[in-house]
Amino acid sequence: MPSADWEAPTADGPVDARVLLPGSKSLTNRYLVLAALAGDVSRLRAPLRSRDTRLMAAALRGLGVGVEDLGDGDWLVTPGPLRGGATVDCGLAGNVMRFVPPLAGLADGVVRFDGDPHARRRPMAPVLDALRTLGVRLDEGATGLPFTVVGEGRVRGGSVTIDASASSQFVSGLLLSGARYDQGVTVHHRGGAVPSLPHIEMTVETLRDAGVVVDDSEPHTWRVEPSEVNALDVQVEPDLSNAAQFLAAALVTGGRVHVPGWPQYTTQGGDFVREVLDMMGAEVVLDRAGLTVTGTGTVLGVDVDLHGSSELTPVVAALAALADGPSIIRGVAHIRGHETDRLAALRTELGALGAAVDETDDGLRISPAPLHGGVFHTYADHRMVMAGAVLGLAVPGVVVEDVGTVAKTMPEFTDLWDRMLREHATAEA
Ligand SMILES: O=C(O)C1=C[C@@H](OP(=O)(O)O)[C@@H](O)[C@H](O)C1
Ligand SMILES: C=C(OP(=O)(O)O)C(=O)O
Repeated sequence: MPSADWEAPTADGPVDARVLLPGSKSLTNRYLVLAALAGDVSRLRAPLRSRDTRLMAAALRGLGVGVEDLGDGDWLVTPGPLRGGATVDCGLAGNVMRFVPPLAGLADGVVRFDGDPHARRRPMAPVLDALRTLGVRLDEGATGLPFTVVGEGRVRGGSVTIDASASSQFVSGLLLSGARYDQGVTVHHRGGAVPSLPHIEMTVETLRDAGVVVDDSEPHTWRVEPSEVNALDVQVEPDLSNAAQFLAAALVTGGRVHVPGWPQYTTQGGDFVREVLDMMGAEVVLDRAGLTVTGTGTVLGVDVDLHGSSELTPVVAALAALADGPSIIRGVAHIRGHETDRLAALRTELGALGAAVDETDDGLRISPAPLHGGVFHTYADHRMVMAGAVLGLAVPGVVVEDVGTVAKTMPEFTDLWDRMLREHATAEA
């Protein structure tokens, strides 16, 4: 059921705020899966608590893994024999639908998967075909949600070739569980370019953190050796993709936003936002204290390839609609299969507010025009809410429909947004 509409607040001056960001969805969910496969108890420090990570925790609990909220911000994960007889609700979480089925193959019984209506439309077939090749029993003919994995307590594993051009998560999911397959796993990619490559690097790095041997020395091939998985004690980095809308506010209002704890080194694709904002006219400074973005109030048009960090597209598109010249966003054809068809959604919704937007083969061409208020539809997509909020800073009367959908990765979004704008008001008072 859709949640309430939200009138996006207009900024009445330059923002000047310090924004504490919740943890990374992608890191939290990888750590959860690895902790479920580990030989001992793991501790995740400051994990993200949002719909996508709660769904992952619930999926693991259903399979017999203990995920305990310690109340001090941390989660304790206690692995156990993976059991069947479970039903996994994937919601709309790409991580859950692509990372848990390879794990379910190791359970001793039937595991059913389903999700939100939009999730049933997200690409899934390469994962299911790969699992069949690696020796996992699945219901015949299934190409997407809903489907059933018949776990046999072990998976043969071995070598598989997939087309991962629709999502890097196809590769990540197989690699994450591969160490516990009898023969490990080797994934070869054949097809168009793999998107979101930093996310595969993140998978490889988290596996290595857990003591697993991964060979990624050949292009388009990843080899995970069969081995134990070590327990983890890890601090989850802030979610850099979810920083984008707050940093964008500095650019739009000619203000300043500081994010403490921005990592100096990271595999998060969202780190690319520093480069994008720099191209769009911001001053961007990363030091030990964190990241500070300062804007002039003028947003420059940009020609940018977001293939590696496509999660940034909705917010960058919103910025482009407020820019002083035309922009092109390239390399993101695959986001037609994200939470919604993001290219169509952005074309429609930015267009409805007055921007001139064309969909290209692999992205968007956006020419600014005077914008006006109106309902900004969100299509069950958290990042459409974030894009609507950015537009609302400069355009009075933007009403973001179904704002609650933002809980997929940031349940506290509107509170943080209001606080960012109030901090400016407090500073002025
Ligand atoms: O592995 C991950 O955690 C993710 C990989 C990316 O998926 P795609 O490769 O489908 O873009 C990214 O967009 C998604 O938000 C999270
Ligand atoms: C594409 C995204 O999510 P998912 O993990 O569901 O693919 C996203 O968060 O922008």
